[in-house]
Amino acid sequence: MNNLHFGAGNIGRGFIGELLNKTGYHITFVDINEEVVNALKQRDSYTIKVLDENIEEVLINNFDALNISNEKDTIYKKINEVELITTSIGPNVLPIIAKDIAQGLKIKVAQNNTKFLDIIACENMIECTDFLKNEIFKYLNKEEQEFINNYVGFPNSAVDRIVPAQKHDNILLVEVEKFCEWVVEEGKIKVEVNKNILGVHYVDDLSPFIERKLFTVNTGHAALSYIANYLGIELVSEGAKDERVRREFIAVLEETSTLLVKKWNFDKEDMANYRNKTIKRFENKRIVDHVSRICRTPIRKLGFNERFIKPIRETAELGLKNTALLKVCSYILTFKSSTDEQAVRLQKSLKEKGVIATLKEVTELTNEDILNKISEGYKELV
Ligand SMILES: NC(=O)C1=CN([C@@H]2O[C@H](COP(=O)(O)OP(=O)(O)OC[C@H]3O[C@@H](n4cnc5c(N)ncnc54)[C@H](O)[C@@H]3O)[C@@H](O)[C@H]2O)C=CC1
Ligand SMILES: O=P(O)(O)OC[C@H]1O[C@](O)(CO)[C@@H](O)[C@@H]1O
Repeated sequence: MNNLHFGAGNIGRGFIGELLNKTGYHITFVDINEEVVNALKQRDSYTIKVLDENIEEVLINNFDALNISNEKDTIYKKINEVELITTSIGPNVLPIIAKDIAQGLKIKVAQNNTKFLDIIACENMIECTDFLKNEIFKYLNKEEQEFINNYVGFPNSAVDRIVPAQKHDNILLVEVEKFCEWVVEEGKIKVEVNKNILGVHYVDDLSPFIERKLFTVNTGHAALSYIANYLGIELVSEGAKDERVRREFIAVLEETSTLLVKKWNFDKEDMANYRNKTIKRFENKRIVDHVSRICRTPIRKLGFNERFIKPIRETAELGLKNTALLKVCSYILTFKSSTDEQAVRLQKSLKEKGVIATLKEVTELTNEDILNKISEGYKELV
């Protein structure tokens, strides 16, 4: 069993790598970071440190690595050999690697290589594999698309494990929380062995799971972080314990929980347990996570189908409460970071175009009432 994984970062090495290794896949990591690629090429193993009450070390082996900058031909060859391609590279990078994956698939078509393959994107994004497929298909003609549709599966997935940004002398070491959840759409899988990855939860319909995850873990984590950032709190675990932050971000989670229960019929008590378990994960002091990491790419996070605007739209449609969600959007507009290109762009736009025009552009919202409430909330904060 062979896997080609794009993105040898925190989730790649610290989560997907662990489950695929445990199942027996040989992993070829593809990355742009020369230091990481060279370390993966040189070493036989790396360590994942699971930071729970008892610290556990997991040794990962059976891998190699390729540099996307100068080993493209080998990557195309691998695309034609492996049973599984996965990614955890960031949604913004998917359109870039789509070109390389398409190049490899073109060779598959030209060689009439009918070996089945599955491609699974593991990013924080609804229908991220569909998005990647769409980007790949931009480079393929009609005949190539038809061939690929017959021999390549494109299941969507949801991934959940908190892995903070980290730097160690041992460049491959990755520290993770114990909790992890990888949910995959079973019906779209073409290769039988990919239906038996240890630790994966296979489902017929991913939508309830990805929304429960995105609108609880990601909405909650980001809400906590934008509020804490505004109050000058640097660490997620500190924000999670701060009464002011807690009051507001838990109110956000109560709003999304009500929506999820109504929309997907989750049991109310199960939903409350999932929410409380998630809050406990944010409180884990062993995970040293800076709110600035969670606040990253604020324009993406204010997207139409993202963790705040989608639940805001849907609560509004259903007549459910969304006051706390709207307030978090006001907090997002206060996020400043000179090293985050989107944060810089957002602040520039607020200054030059004003709040409503900026909000319309980044959220694609047209509902004046919602736009005004976010804008009023923002004006109270600055
Ligand atoms: N870290 C976390 O707690 C979680 C992250 N995610 C999602 O997983 C994805 C990856 O996140 P992380 O692993 O945290 O990020 P990361 O920054 O640790 O890893 C991304 C990797 O992609 C590589 N990369 C960037 N551009 C590239 C390119 N053009 N070609 C090849 N490699 C390239 C980087 O060098 C890096 O090694 C994101 O979509 C994130 O939203 C999902 C759940 C949890
Ligand atoms: O790139 P994004 O979407 O901010 O991803 C990071 C988020 O995902 C998570 O891993 C949650 O699954 C958190 O660490 C964080 O909230």
